[in-house]
Amino acid sequence: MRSPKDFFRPLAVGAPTPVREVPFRPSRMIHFFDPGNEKMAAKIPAIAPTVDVLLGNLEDAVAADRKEAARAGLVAIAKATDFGNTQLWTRVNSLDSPWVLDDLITLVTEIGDKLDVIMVPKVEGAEDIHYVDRLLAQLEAKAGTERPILVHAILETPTGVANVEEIAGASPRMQGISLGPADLAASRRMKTTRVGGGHPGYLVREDPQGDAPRATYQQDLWHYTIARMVDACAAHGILPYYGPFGDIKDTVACEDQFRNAFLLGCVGAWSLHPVQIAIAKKVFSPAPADVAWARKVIAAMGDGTGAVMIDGKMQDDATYKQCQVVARLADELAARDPELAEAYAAAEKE
Ligand SMILES: CC(=O)SCCNC(=O)CCNC(=O)[C@H](O)C(C)(C)COP(=O)(O)OP(=O)(O)OC[C@H]1O[C@@H](n2cnc3c(N)ncnc32)[C@H](O)[C@@H]1OP(=O)(O)O
Ligand SMILES: CC(=O)C(=O)O
Ligand SMILES: [Mg+2]
Repeated sequence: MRSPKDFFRPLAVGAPTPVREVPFRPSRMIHFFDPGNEKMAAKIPAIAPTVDVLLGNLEDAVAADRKEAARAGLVAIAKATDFGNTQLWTRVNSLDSPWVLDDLITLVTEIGDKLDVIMVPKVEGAEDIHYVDRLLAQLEAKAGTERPILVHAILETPTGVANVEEIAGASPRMQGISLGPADLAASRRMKTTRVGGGHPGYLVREDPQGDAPRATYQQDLWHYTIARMVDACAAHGILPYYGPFGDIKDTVACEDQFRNAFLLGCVGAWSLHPVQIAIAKKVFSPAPADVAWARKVIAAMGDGTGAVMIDGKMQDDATYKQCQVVARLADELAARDPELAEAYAAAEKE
């Protein structure tokens, strides 16, 4: 293991200096598109201003015989499009695939100055991040990129979940981690056939009370993994994300799954279809009434210490800190989103 003193040194001569803190940029939705699909690609200039992150996907969902077309499509779109303050990410193929080396070489060389984050699938341990870290430094040095491209890991194998803390802290490039429920389910041998979300068979049943019907309550299959991921990310100062929700037509369940993740600490989710963009935007932006309440507590708490009563509820140092989390997030999102800024200002006046 490298000395902690060397942790923030570039891994190649001439590579940009690693960041000391992950920049918080709104990323409520990471919008996936297949850059080799002409119909989807044509929509990207119009979608760009409506999302926080656009992600050109090269891995699963891109057929094996379309991998090169997807890679070339992403290069062409990145070169031709002004993304404004929308981030551009990519998901490269997995590290054991025949495509990933060309993905990384081509993308960093051709559009390294436009790419904010590279998502790496099926990460199993710190060694996977170390491999990508060094390779990116070499490619960045060669391409002359001025800022380091950050790395995002997908948690989609049992080994990855077991090693999530070391993955989160493996490199200063680590920007965040997403749950990958579909591959994780397969590799854990779960008996589901879905992409994220619940399952009606995973439930608890009320105890019997005479002959009365016994209510059942569906449980969240993903709670354990998301909670572990959130803790690992928070401990290492990086950002956790719920991943994809595959039942595109079930917008209600999608909203519920996203909201559970938001409440547990995630900052965003993936949108696989345009219909999921608004859902993620709504869910991962704190509600105006909650922001108004948070600001009221902060104002009443002065220097943030001691205890006060507001509307019948005890507030102290710890609720002050929770309110700061909500208020800061609201400020960061409002700076990007004028409509949200107006909604927050209006709620405060009520
Ligand atoms: C487990 C994982 O790894 S999840 C991540 C990998 N999966 C993905 O990235 C999937 C991305 N999404 C998709 O491929 C598509 O949305 C699908 C296949 C799910 C559905 O596609 P369609 O059947 O075309 O959906 P639908 O007919 O509702 O699309 C409406 C329009 O939106 C377009 N569209 C669909 N998804 C997207 C998207 N993600 N981005 C931009 N445009 C899109 C379609 O091309 C279509 O365009 P048209 O009106 O010009 O015909
Ligand atoms: C997100 C992803 O890749 C998966 O669920 O497998
Ligand atoms: Mg996967």
